[in-house]
Amino acid sequence: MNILDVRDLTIRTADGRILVDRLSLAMAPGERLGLIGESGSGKSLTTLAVLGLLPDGMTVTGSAELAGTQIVGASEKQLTGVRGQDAAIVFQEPLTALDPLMRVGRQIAEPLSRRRGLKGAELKRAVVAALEQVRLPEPDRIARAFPHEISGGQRQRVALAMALACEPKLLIADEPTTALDVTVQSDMLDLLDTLVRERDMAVLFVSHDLAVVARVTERVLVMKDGRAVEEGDVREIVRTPREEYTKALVESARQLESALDLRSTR
Ligand SMILES: Nc1ncnc2c1ncn2[C@@H]1O[C@H](COP(=O)(O)OP(=O)(O)OP(=O)(O)O)[C@@H](O)[C@H]1O
Repeated sequence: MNILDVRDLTIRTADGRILVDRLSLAMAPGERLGLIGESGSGKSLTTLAVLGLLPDGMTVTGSAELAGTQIVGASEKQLTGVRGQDAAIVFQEPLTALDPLMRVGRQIAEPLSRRRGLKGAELKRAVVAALEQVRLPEPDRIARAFPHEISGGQRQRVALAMALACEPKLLIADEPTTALDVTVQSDMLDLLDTLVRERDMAVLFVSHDLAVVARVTERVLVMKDGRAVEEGDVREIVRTPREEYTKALVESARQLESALDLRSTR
């Protein structure tokens, strides 16, 4: 059984405007898929639809099966059962997932106690272990801190620790490194790559940046104006893009790369 099976997914605004148009994609357990496309192409809405998190007023048709559960039309109770357990999400801006008024440790403890029934000293140990697992230094200090007291990169690691707390079968990462500066971004990609490999976790990695996607996934699906325009092995697509739009994406990634090469040889 696929971990994710999306068929003819169509998302419309309340006034009928189509934002995602008959999108289909399938992911096997443990597979990593990159969802790539320019801003506004429908990547984020697709990931939100997979978790039943679309904004009120939008309508969805088609099918999105997550670990065998149909998400389109699912009740809030069914959705609570799959979120965290079957799939979890890390957003571009970690503050989206974090409560600014709650210490980091308590926020990580919440899914651990809810899903794994941990309490007391055992729960405390699990929180520290969760922070260590995302390679955060001084986990005791970070557990006592409020989100604004740690750096952006550390916050993103905390958000990743929360997403991993319930050991989901699918991790959705929506531009998880875009808001970080370049070296922090690179460390975060390495960490994500290592953690999902260790756990044999499937990853749906959303980005507008082909170079970033290529570091984490084997296969990519290219979206434009709410539609899938091309799909295939990431190396194949970089070597021989078929669609005009994909050619332009590859070309802009190349230009950036050669500009960086020039800079580093100066
Ligand atoms: N709440 C909303 N109401 C109306 N339109 C929306 C809403 N959210 C998104 N859209 C529109 O849906 C389209 C797809 O948006 P989406 O956020 O999925 O794109 P994206 O590819 O993830 O872009 P980005 O890389 O900028 O996040 C865009 O045209 C956007 O303006």
